[in-house]
Amino acid sequence: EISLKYGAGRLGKRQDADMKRFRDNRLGAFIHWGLYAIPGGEWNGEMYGGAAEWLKAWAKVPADEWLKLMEQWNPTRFNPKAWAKMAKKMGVKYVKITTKHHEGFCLWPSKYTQYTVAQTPYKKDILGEMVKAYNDEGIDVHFYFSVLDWSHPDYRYDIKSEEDEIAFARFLEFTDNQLKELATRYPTVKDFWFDGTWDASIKKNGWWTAHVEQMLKEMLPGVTVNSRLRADDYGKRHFDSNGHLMGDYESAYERRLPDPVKDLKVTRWDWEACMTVPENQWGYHKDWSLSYVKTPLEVLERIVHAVSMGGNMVVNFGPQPDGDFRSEEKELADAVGRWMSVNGECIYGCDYAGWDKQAWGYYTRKGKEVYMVVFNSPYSRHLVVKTPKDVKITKAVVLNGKEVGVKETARNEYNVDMPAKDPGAPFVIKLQIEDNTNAADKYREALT
Ligand SMILES: C[C@@H]1N[C@@H](C(=O)NCc2ccccc2)[C@H](O)[C@@H]1O
Repeated sequence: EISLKYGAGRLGKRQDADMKRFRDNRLGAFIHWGLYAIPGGEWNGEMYGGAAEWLKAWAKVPADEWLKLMEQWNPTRFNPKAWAKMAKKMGVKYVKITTKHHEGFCLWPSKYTQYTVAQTPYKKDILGEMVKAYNDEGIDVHFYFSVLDWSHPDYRYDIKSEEDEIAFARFLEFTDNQLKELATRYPTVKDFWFDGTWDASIKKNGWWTAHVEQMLKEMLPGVTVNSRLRADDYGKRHFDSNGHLMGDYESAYERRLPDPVKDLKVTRWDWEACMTVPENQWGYHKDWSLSYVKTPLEVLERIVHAVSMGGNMVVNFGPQPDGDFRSEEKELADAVGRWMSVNGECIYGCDYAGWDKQAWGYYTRKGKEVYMVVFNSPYSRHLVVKTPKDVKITKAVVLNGKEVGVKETARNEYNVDMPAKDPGAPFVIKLQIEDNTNAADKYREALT
């Protein structure tokens, strides 16, 4: 290993109570809300198919013109209590809120910039209202924070001169001040999820990313920080030059997931995926017909897929400029919530089971209980299960339902019966297992 000053601050998974809570929460929601919600993907009468929160870039809008949108920021239908109830009903245990996206507009009244809610017709501290409402419902709040800030004259994409050095140093101090402001004003925040850290300017300042992680952890003991913040001495991101994960969990799975057979390496560390409902829209876009919109079942499968590999999943919502949600998002929250209310025990507090994935779906595990989450029912009406050596299945029960038959068919192989009446929707079978490490071996390997 090479010696690093700004590499991983710790080896292996964090096992303290705050990290266990982060991990056991498993299901979160993203709220992407900013000035970009107002144009919703349309500029000067032209509709842009790219991500709505990047419209400023797609339509090549100068920062001062873009920030004039602040004059229209007045979400009259914003009801933080209703938002929190919707999240509670969906069964999310935490919500990640965009405090400031790349556009530089702050949802809190920051005293380090004039581009904040305080300078809009709405005036009030919208971030504070959200934090209180979610916390009052027992939902943890995580802060999304974009280091990249298109509104700030001192931001630099790269450092190519003394002038760049001096300007970017001012920018990093500005960013430190905003982060300290957030940690001071909202001390119940549990996590900082950094974005907009891919530019060369940040990679050349790995020291600063290590300083930010340390600063936040000193101010808020137990707080978690994502790997996307971090660059090491050599500009390596997420994993340092010795291959060790930086931050507390990997945050590279954005709109994609690790393969349940080929990418089992991710089970060695904590990770959190995030996903959009359309193909690539985080902020509100007027026209969702421009790309495929995932059904609630497709969203649910991604949630289970992540948990089955020891990860968290954050499902994105892009609130309308008026402060209400579009119907597709309300319906999604409702559908996921209905499923979670019956089957959530296979998600919350669960982890990778360590069993070979089968065609019918995914395993999750909590202690000695293994859950089969069935998305594809087989024509054979038998769910094939292969257990690791020395593990036997002793019982199988449909969650909130009846016991189903289990037949041993070969060494460490079983047929678990489908429930009598196919539930017609993804369902969960809870297995009781026995770890018989020194069982008499009654099977003989074939001589070949
Ligand atoms: C969580 C998402 N991250 C932002 C994003 O698009 N990142 C990927 C990206 C990185 C570099 C150029 C374009 C897009 C999106 O705007 C969301 O905030």
